[in-house]
Amino acid sequence: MKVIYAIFLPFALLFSYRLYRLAVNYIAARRLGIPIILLPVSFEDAWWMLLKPLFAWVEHLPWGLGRWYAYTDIGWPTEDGTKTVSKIGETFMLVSPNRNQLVTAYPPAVERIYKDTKTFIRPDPFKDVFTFYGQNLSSQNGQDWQRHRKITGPAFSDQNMRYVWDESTQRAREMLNLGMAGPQSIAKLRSDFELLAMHVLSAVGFGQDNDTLTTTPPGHRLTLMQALGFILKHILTAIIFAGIRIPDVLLPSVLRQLKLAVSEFRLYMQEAVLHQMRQKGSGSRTSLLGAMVNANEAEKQLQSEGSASRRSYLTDDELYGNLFVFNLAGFETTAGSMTFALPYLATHPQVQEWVKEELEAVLPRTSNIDYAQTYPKLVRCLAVLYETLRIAGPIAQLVRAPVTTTMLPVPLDQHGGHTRTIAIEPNMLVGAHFHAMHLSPRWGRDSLEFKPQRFVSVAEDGSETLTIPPGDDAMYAAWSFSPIICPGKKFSQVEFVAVVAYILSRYRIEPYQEPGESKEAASARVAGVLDEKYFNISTHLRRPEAAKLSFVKR
Ligand code: HEM
Repeated sequence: MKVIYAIFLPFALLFSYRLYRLAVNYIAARRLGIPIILLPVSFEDAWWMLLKPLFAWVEHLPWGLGRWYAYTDIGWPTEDGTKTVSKIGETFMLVSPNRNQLVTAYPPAVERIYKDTKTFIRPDPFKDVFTFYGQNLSSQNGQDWQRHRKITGPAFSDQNMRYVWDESTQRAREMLNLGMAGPQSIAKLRSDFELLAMHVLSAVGFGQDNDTLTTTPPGHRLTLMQALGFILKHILTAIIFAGIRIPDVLLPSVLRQLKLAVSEFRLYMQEAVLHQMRQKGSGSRTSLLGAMVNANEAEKQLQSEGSASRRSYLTDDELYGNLFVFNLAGFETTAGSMTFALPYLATHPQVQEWVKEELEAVLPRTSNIDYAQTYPKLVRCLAVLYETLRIAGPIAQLVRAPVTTTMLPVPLDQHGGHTRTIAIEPNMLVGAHFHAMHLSPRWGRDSLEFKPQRFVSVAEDGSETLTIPPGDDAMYAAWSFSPIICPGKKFSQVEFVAVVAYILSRYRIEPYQEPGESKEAASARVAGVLDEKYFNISTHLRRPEAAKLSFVKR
């Protein structure tokens, strides 16, 4: 009997405590008078991430009893789309035994949360998600964040965008030369675009003309793409087990592989830093890696001098922390946007024709396409990126918490016509539902359609500019906004436009028709695959191998 008590008592106590916390949080949420979704566990429970797959059956319980399950994953907004918001309104509260989280797709509230970075900071433990190599730009608040930002800023100057353009065009040419003869599955396109984006990033950001991303150099056991790819695929496991020291023989094979990938990627970063130090002084432009290595050397100099003035420096850990985060943020997002854009274009031939008109008017007949002359005129190509990110953006949640009790506007009714304010306490999490905000009827009746034309306004003289349509106070935040706006915004735009312009000027993209399949059925199949998105570090398709695209030479 005693043994049974000893086993079950801790569980009973834990269960009672969680029930008590749920009740306390529920009462606090009720006072705000906004819709509530009750969750027995939340994505703040690290142990739940491991157990969650075992409970998938919960979703199929009758009377909506298992509805909570969908909200327990950090990436739930990606799959949710407009479902929750259209049912219960633009602002609601996720109530769990951990912290309450206010979720909002209401533009004035979203603006307040992300513009006021002094009040709404990146909270623990979310800010440390990508710190297993060290603190970095994405894990800091306040002055430390400013320091990291100032150091990395010069690498994103307009002057460097010419290199992004040239490198992207060259890599697109290589990708096409390698063969678009047969139909390409969307899964294959994703891996091709990942490689392309990594090449562009390592050339422009890290100053390396790196043709060895997919070969294993001496002293390594994995290629760079294998190491980074494995870490990204298993990032949640990597985060949970980052600090645990267990001998290799006792680890399950996936953790052993992960450990290898993490140490291999560290080695690649160390080699890149060494390479950069040897190259120092050669070349006129500031690469991202160059800027970071200089700041790291400044730190060492200051330490050796015992100086107290430390305004522009990066420690060793911060150098590697930033290198990892830029590697991660710089290729996954852009590769994803290109992978989504192509099937959307394939299923919307009239959009392709519209883009082709622009390409015929702007691109010269020669293969030498100059950045400064060409890029600003490719407004329709850029609009394709804006629309792709509106419908299939890579970000699921950017969680924040106020440092003090703060008022936030919420809509009074479903339609957001009238506003009141509610008080958000410091222990509460807040975050935008970017997917619902970008697909909201505020964008018009066609908000769920792929229609890049919505981002182009035409002046009386026929000239076109990229404009965020005013809609019914619609808000666009694919790269977030100032001050924590994505530093790679222009980088990703130039890369996307260069690649898409290169492909569309040479090929027409069509849904591949399986034998006996009609054009309409093939298009519907691609559209069906596009509808099934999920989140793992960025937005992915559940069945990318189930649809193929044909590249028809123009
Ligand atoms: C389509 C492509 C991209 C999208 C949609 C995107 C989106 C975003 C968003 C929404 C944030 C804000 C995150 C936050 O508030 O915590 C962000 C931050 C960031 N992005 Fe991007 N990004 C893209 C491409 C890039 C590229 C190409 C790079 C680098 C070359 C990059 C590097 C970063 C970094 C380092 C941060 C953290 C910034 C900070 O905390 O100050 N991103 N990105």
